[in-house]
Order: sequence, then C-alpha cells, then structure tokens
Amino acid sequence: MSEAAVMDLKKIIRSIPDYPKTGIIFRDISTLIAHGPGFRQAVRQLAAPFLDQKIDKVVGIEARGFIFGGAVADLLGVGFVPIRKQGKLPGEVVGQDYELEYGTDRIELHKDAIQPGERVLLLDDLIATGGTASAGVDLVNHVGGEIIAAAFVIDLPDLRGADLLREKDVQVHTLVAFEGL
Ligand SMILES: O=P(O)(O)OC[C@H]1O[C@H](OP(=O)(O)OP(=O)(O)O)[C@H](O)[C@@H]1O
Ligand SMILES: Nc1ncnc2[nH]cnc12
Repeated sequence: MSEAAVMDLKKIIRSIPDYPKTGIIFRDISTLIAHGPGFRQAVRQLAAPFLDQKIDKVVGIEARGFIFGGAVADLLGVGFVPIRKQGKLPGEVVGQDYELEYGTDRIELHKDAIQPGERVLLLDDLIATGGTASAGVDLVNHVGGEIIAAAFVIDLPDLRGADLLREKDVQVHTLVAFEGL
C-alpha cells in the first residue's frame, strides 16, 4: 500500500440489528463501498496475497461478491466470472443447492465459464455459515477449475464458515472479523 494511512475497515462497515430477522446483526458493506479510500483499501487487501499466484479467473458470488470480485479481477488483470442465483444465467449451467444463515437457495455457474485446470480465486463480501462459499467451491470444482483460495471482506467466525472451507482444503483470506451473529 502507498503512504496513505491504513484504515480500520471495521469502523466503516455498518451494523444493523435484527435485519433481515430478529437476532441477526446485518453487517452492511454498503457504507464501506461508498467510502472511496476504504473501498480501495479493501480491494487491495483482498488481492494482495494473490498478486503472484497466477490466478486465471476471479469468481464472484451474487450479489455483493460481484462488487469486490470485479474490482479484484481488474487489479489482478484477469477475467471475472459470476456465480448467480438460480435462473439468472442465460447459458448452460451447473447448479448447487445450499443452506444460508437465514434460509435456503440455489446458485449456478455457466458450464463454459472456467476451463479445466484454470486457477480460481473465489470472492464474496462475507462468510457466515460458509454454505454459499462451499457451494461456490463445489461448482468451480464441478467444471474442472482449481480453487486456489477464497477471499472475503468479513468473517463471522462464530458461524464457522471459514473452518468449513479449510476442512475442504480451501485457503481462506479475510480482512475483518465480527464476533457473535
Ligand atoms: O456463509 P453463508 O451463511 O452462506 O452467508 C454468506 C452469504 O450471505 C450473503 O449473501 P445473500 O445470500 O444474503 O445474498 P445477496 O448478496 O444477494 O444479498 C453474503 O453476501 C454471502 O454471499
Ligand atoms: N450477518 C450477516 N450480515 C450480512 N450479510 C450476511 N449474510 C449472512 N449473514 C450475514
């Protein structure tokens, strides 16, 4: 990073209690991405461990993973591939069901978006239970990509999602952690 002061990104992320339901504290990255220097720092910190890792593709998970994934792909000088919620991608897809901290869902990936053997960095804003990211890893593996790592701005360690990924031998990179739900 340049001479610019290093910011505490945690202070720029807004926390909203009882959203989307009672008991959940929503960690809202909209305040971070609206903060120019904070957003830039987050993108640079997400990409930093991977500058020399010969990444071929960044895969970002809808919707908030697109914001960071697109910027990190640009910084690494590689292509960006979206994983989207069911029914949004127009080409032939592979899909995976998964459980969320607050519900269930299905995500999809274009079958031809990643070539066999390509080195993939998975990106999302936040890891909670790890259900979403784990499904994303499975999709990338299914089309023959090699997951090099998964990177997130926010870790909710009490929900053990990062541990789940590590148990699947995925390297995990996170920038800030919020204890509790
Ligand atoms: O680790 P997990 O328990 O799976 O939760 C993390 C996921 O939940 C949020 O996305 P959400 O499904 O709310 O979608 P959005 O980005 O479209 O708001 C977040 O952006 C992650 O993708
Ligand atoms: N607590 C939380 N805040 C923001 N996004 C989330 N996705 C899953 N859990 C979340």
